[in-house]
Amino acid sequence: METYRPRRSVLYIPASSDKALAKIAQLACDAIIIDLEDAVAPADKIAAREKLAGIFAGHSERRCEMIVRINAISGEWGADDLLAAASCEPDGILLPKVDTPRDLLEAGDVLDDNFTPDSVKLWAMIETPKALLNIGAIAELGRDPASRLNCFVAGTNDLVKETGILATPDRRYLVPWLMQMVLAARAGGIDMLDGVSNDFRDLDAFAHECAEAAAMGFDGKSLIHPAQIEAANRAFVPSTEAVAEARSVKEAFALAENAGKGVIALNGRMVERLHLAQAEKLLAKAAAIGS
Ligand SMILES: CC(C)(COP(=O)(O)OP(=O)(O)OC[C@H]1O[C@@H](n2cnc3c(N)ncnc32)[C@H](O)[C@@H]1OP(=O)(O)O)[C@@H](O)C(=O)NCCC(=O)NCCSC(=O)C[C@H](O)C(=O)O
Ligand SMILES: [Mg+2]
Repeated sequence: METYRPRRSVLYIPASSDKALAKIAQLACDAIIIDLEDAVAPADKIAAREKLAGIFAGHSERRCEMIVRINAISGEWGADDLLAAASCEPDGILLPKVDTPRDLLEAGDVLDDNFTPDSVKLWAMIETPKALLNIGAIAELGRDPASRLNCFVAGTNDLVKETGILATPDRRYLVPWLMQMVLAARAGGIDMLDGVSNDFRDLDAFAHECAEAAAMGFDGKSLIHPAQIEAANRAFVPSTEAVAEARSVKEAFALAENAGKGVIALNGRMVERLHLAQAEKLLAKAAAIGS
């Protein structure tokens, strides 16, 4: 079974920003996304791609998961980005503007054809109307290890742009689609990361958005600024109350009198073995994050 790797805080770092790249070793985020796409101006795309090898050589002892977001494979730079990223053997390659399962399968074929180790996973941005209409079929790939699909990342800026909905502070018009993403990710057995919050100076609003995203079932949040890391790490960790509750469920089912029982009463509540499985998963997550 794959060891659980927390993805509470996943920070985008523009490959064109040497200042930002210089911070990689000192950041407390669970993962970083070296961005070749929207954070990098067209004039800088090729130079940014050519920096990848040096970036990864400089972080041979990876403090956290290192992901590369390439440009859309259908565009001018994507195909060469994919080969350059694969040669660095990152923990994952994030595909933007994914519309259908075919987009992921074709990228996976290129990685296989170039003998890229299985350890290099594929992540998918969910940020187009077509991706949302096809999200069930895309998520299904997560059940097939050969697809390498390992994580979804919400792209709320592109979704707002492509759909014309009003972006409000409470994200009320995005929430239905965000919940659909969580549902699909669960069906596919993969992680689901919330989109970014552009207002990187308002950390109160950001902490509230993280709390909402955690309540919605997201595994973590994609970030644009180091100041957002601490609030994300705090929000996407099981609360002390939840850990205590999970421990009491586990202890109750461990009692000899409950051995073999499918359902028990605990503190006035019905508790079934599905709740035990839920509790064990939460305790494993809390332990992994604690360590
Ligand atoms: C938004 C920014 C341009 C703001 O940068 P800046 O004005 O430099 O902010 P600060 O002065 O507060 O920066 C303080 C120091 O922190 C460093 N910094 C800033 N951002 C990062 C970062 N992401 N990673 C590492 N370090 C960072 C600055 O260099 C300063 O360092 P120093 O001067 O030495 O103290 C900037 O935050 C930024 O570029 N953020 C990333 C933007 C990005 O990657 N965008 C693409 C992903 S978002 C997206 O596309 C989502 C999705 O596709 C969708 O559709 O929604
Ligand atoms: Mg986007």
